[in-house]
Amino acid sequence: MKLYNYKDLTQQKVKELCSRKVEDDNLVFSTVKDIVNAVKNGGDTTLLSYAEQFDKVKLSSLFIGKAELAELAHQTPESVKNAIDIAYQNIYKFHETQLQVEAKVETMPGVNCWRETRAIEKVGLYIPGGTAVLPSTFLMLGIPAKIAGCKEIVVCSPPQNDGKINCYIAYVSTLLDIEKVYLVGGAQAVSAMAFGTQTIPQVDKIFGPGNRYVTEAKKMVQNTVSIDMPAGPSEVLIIADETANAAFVAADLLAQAEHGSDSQAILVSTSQQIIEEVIMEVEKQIIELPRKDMAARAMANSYIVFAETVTQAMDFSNTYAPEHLILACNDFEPLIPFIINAGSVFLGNLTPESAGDYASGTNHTLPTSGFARAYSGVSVDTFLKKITFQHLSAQGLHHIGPTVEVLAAAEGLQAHKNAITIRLKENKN
Ligand SMILES: NC(=O)c1ccc[n+]([C@@H]2O[C@H](COP(=O)([O-])OP(=O)(O)OC[C@H]3O[C@@H](n4cnc5c(N)ncnc54)[C@H](O)[C@@H]3O)[C@@H](O)[C@H]2O)c1
Ligand SMILES: N[C@H](CO)Cc1c[nH]c[nH+]1
Ligand SMILES: [Zn+2]
Repeated sequence: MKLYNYKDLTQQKVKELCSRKVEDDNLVFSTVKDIVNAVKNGGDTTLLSYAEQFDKVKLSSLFIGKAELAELAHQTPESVKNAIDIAYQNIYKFHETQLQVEAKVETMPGVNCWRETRAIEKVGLYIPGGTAVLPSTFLMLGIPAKIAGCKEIVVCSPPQNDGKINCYIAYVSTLLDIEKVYLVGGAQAVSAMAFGTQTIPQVDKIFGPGNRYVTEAKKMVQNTVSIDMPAGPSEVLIIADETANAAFVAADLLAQAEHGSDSQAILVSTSQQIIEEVIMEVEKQIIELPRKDMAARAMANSYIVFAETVTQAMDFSNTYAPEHLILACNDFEPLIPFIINAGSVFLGNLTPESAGDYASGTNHTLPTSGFARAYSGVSVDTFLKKITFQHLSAQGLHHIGPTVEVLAAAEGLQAHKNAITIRLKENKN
């Protein structure tokens, strides 16, 4: 991992370090464009041929139905079922508090305004399954969709090479009472849910994380459907002071690095000693990992920044806008108000990011590539629309009417003014 000293970094260098630029970005864009258009035009036939090309499987059906999902779910070992059940309960508990009814507001006597929420009717969930199958993502998307009350939940995930999905995904689908899981991955799944095919229904909004192909496809179909956010390759930024535990920090960096070679794991530290210890710990821990090659490539794509003060460290972090921010220090409370851009924050030396990835209750579908500057992670809100309502009584009409007439006249919009005047004439008292 390259080491930088914050005080030597020019603005241009900070921008470059925070850019997440990857050399073959243009290639990914053109590949995804071809896939998205091919599925839009070719439908199911194209999906079947992409399954052969990318997932190395000749599918006899593009989906697995409820009965077969229940059968597959039976293969889940009890220990994993129990862990999934606990994660389910915690995620449910945290998310159900997000459903809130807002108060009506009387802005003037007789002028009442309010908002009501409605669930987005047809939602599409993408569950990654390329290098690792992520049933945890199914929980993170399915639970808020159910709490919100979405009517139709379409689920896509890449097939295994036996043409099925793994039993954990099947188990989660039974918990969520899902009708079908479509055996489609990558940009082709996003295109199928955006435009619809003979088999896969078109949805109103697409949710879920994925690799660069999935994320690029989500960005590309936004003229047709809405998306939750760009939630691409995982990333973590750790701010560590001298009270950090180097072995814990190294474990947290590697936890995100093992997701894929285009992940990033950044350490920003005010302690030279912690930096040296973390480098040694990373070298020690990485060789034990089954996914060490992938993690090593991600670590090569990562770096360390030495900052003289915690303020400098926070400034760098806010510019980077990480998906996950870990404050590896004992005295984290005073730092919280200075966090401006981050997807999800993990406080103190005993709070690993893995807790949030799986089971503490918060959502792990989070904005990457700096999109934490403007997007929030998935929540129940992401599955809802808020519709505004208003009602004017006769008293309200008299109070608001003259103001609207003047403003409409000022904008030169006579018909707008008339809509008030005509009512005021008929409601003189
Ligand atoms: N930001 C978040 O909230 C979040 C959460 C979980 C996971 N993730 C990220 O999701 C990603 C999961 O990636 P994954 O690859 O394991 O699974 P994936 O399901 O996202 O992608 C697999 C699919 O990508 C397509 N693909 C692979 N190589 C291709 C190529 N050369 N050309 C065209 N298409 C290709 C194939 O269709 C394949 O089925 C990781 O990067 C992980 O870090 C992010
Ligand atoms: N860290 C991922 C989000 O970037 C979520 C995840 C799922 N499984 C393990 N981790
Ligand atoms: Zn993770």
